[in-house]
Amino acid sequence: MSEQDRLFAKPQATVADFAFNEDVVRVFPDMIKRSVPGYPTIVENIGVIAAQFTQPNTILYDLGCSLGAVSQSLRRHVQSESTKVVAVDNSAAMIERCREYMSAQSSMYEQLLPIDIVETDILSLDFQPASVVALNFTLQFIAPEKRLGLLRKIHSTLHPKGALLLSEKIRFEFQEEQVLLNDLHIAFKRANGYSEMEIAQKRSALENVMMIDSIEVHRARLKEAGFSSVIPWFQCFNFASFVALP
Ligand SMILES: C[S@@+](CC[C@H](N)C(=O)[O-])C[C@H]1O[C@@H](n2cnc3c(N)ncnc32)[C@H](O)[C@@H]1O
Ligand SMILES: O=C(O)C(=O)C[C@]1(C(=O)O)C=C[C@@H](O)C=C1
Repeated sequence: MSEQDRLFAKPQATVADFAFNEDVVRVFPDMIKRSVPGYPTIVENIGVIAAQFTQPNTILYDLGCSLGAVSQSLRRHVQSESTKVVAVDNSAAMIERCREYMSAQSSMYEQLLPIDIVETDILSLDFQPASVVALNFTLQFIAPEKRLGLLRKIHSTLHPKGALLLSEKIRFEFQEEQVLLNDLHIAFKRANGYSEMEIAQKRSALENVMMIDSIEVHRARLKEAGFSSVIPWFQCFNFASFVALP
């Protein structure tokens, strides 16, 4: 079971950059559910959507898998005899706990897709032919100048009938929209029990590590990477999910 996230509850003289370390791993399921509006809906439906795009003899990638929530959804929703999930993260602490969760899932249910769990940087991953690639709140942690190259690699690995499933925190180019949706996100965090101090300290911890783009920037970059269409399927406040078709 995950502990309650109190990582930013006490005042810190200097707030260190956010890292996916052991402290975060311990509270991660609670943290992400109380921080990302719609997270359970997004994760559940990634499995539903993936099932529509899965092709025989291809891989389903969960890039930046953390504790494997998306992988679990893929394994529950996709039924195929010639497919496996490959879950990738470069945080050793995340991968260690992810392995425990996945073997617990394997022992609880029969006939789940097999899964490989790989500790590596997704920027140096040697991609195999894939029909689904999930980037669920991961691209925002990749250096902006590396994002196009990664998306190009993903595009070239994807089956013509496959899809990239991308979720991101987003910013808005229209000021009034940015202010309202950011305020609503803060209200969501408050409603989930976070204090003003927790909200402020987490914001400064994320400032140098999570660079967010607008929907227009995502669209243009996905097009440049070769994707033919970018279809939003979910948005709650400043968090959005897209299906990008090769
Ligand atoms: C917000 S979490 C993703 C949440 C997860 N996909 C889910 O739905 O529960 C971002 C993850 O991306 C991982 N990550 C960031 N940069 C990475 C990289 N270059 N290679 C692999 N994983 C990376 C982090 O370690 C972290 O676990
Ligand atoms: O924007 C915020 O305040 C967040 O907490 C977002 C966010 C994310 O989108 O990944 C950041 C870090 C944690 O992994 C959980 C949520």
